[in-house]
Amino acid sequence: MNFKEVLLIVNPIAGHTDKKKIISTVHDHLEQIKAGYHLYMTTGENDKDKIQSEIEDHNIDRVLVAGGDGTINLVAEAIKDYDLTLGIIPSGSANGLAVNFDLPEELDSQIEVALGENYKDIDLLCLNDIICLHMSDLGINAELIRNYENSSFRGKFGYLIQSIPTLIQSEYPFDFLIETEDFFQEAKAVLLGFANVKKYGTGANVNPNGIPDDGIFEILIFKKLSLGEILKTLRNETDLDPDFVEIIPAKKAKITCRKPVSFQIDGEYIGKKTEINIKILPQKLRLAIP
Ligand SMILES: Nc1ncnc2c1ncn2[C@@H]1O[C@H](COP(=O)(O)OP(=O)(O)OP(=O)(O)O)[C@@H](O)[C@H]1O
Repeated sequence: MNFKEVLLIVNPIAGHTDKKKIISTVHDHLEQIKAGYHLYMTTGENDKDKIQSEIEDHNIDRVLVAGGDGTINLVAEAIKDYDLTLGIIPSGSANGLAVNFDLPEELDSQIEVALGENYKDIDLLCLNDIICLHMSDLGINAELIRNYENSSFRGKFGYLIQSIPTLIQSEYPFDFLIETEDFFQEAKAVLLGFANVKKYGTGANVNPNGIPDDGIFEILIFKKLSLGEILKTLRNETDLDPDFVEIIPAKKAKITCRKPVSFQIDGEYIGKKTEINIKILPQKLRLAIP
């Protein structure tokens, strides 16, 4: 074991579940291995600064996070410039990172992985100076997330309820100008995705060649909504129709939108944007993995 002091960061509202079991089970594991235990509960206010103070005040050398993708993103931002490994206990409504790194479903196994020795140094995307660990997009999915965040129904059911009004109200397709180091294209798209990994939190494999530590991200131009192709992504089939999605690898990109378009990063709604500047921070975050 190469750590002594562990900070467990818990988002009490993530996934709308009680976190007492997670907190007590992590405590038991740490008692067994005689590691120091520190708990930080997020408040949604100024959490980044408070997490950094906890790390410095207690000489933390391993961080665990129990929350959804939004909380994991927040913790990654707080710790990315420290030499720390991040262990994940997936506890959100959608757990995109857990899906992509095959994290176990059972709590004890999740904690063993989070406190284990195996790790991967993953790339981070940086979009208009905000980091992204797995998926970001402009267009109809971000509209769905905005409508979900403004509604009172939470969890997967909440997303399902918002899907019909989002489809009816959306003004898709959107007009984009895509510039990379060696690519310049105008595109009409329902959704323009920026992917560090293969899958969305639903398990949809939309970016079959996505590798989280290769120094490259993929721009996904979804040209139309196609139920057949969406079902293929959910069944993990990788022969996607190029008329459905065109995939462009890049290290750097600038996206310009003709009108402001809804934008999300790791499942958190950011706002409507007309320009997104994207770069990659290679192997910037150390994640504990199975
Ligand atoms: N104590 C708190 N009270 C209210 N909101 C909080 C608190 N702590 C964190 N948050 C908010 O929780 C959000 C992140 O939630 P996260 O994505 O991790 O979980 P989730 O269950 O997937 O969320 P959602 O139900 O919104 O999809 C952030 O917007 C953050 O500001």
